[in-house]
Amino acid sequence: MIEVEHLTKRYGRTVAVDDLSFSVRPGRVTGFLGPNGAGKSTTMRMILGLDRPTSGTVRIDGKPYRELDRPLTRVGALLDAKWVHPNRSARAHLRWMARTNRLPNRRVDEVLETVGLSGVADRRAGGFSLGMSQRLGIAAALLGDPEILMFDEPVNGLDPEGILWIRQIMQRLASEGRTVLVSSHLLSEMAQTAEELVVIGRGKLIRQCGTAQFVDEASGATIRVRTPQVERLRGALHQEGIEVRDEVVDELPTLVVAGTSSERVGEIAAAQGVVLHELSVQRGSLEQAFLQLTNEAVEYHAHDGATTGNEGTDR
Ligand SMILES: Nc1ncnc2c1ncn2[C@@H]1O[C@H](COP(=O)(O)OP(=O)(O)OP(=O)(O)O)[C@@H](O)[C@H]1O
Repeated sequence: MIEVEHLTKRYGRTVAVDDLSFSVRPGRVTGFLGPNGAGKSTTMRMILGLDRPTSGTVRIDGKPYRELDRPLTRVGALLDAKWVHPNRSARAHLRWMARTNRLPNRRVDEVLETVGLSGVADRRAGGFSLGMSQRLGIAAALLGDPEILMFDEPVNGLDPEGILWIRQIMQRLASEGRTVLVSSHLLSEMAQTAEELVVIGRGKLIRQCGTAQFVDEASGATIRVRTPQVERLRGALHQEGIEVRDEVVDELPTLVVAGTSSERVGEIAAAQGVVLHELSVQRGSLEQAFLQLTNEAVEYHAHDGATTGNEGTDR
């Protein structure tokens, strides 16, 4: 469990993280989502004790990172895949990490196997592709077999195969009961990877909730219902105060319901004995929804001298 409370980080006049509070629970992948420059990396560095907060606290299983005994066995992180010494082999790099952290050498071969690098373990890490470097970074994060894992933009620049691999290993680690926090600036990516989202913009928390809920709310998802008993269902939904609109889809009369869940519509229909031919959730565009919510943050950065010029766009 990671608990971030009222965390603030200022760099001169720039407020990188602004009174941010959220928690990350075990057993699921939590996406840490925000446009470029929103403060994700700075927050992750503060969680790991690499940056000192201006104010606020971070606790990992109840303690600040600095107070953890043998921290590599509690928290593993991939912040920058390219920090490995280029002339060292993958195996030598991991052995050095294991030695300095009093971890058994056998873990090196285990994690190399986990990330699929056993066959290239003795090659220079400097010659690795980005995908291989990311795998090596993940191996390093797993070395101490930690309960908590953090990955900063791990899929950036990877090909589809690399992206799929990262997504699958994250979900596997979470299904083993670990706490997994992964940052991204792409909602479409997070929607496929994370069960829960912590969304930030301009260093501030915008929302922490389930991914599907965030997408539904942000994109104003509606529910499409087809039934041979249109009037009966319409009446029942009206009685519950639910908004209904008529549409014709594929030449069939259809009810479009907003502001409730498909479960609720299904339950109301069942209670009235109404036969349903279709009950489907219609979602809007993910990136559009995300940009809408973080719009203020994006606009702010677009007018700010510290901009990177690519806020809100895919890199
Ligand atoms: N060492 C630093 N000195 C000054 N400003 C900084 C420093 N580190 C970060 N910032 C600023 O803090 C803000 C948040 O940056 P941060 O890197 O945490 O964002 P991010 O969400 O991780 O974005 P990205 O995905 O682009 O890395 C930005 O405006 C950035 O310019």
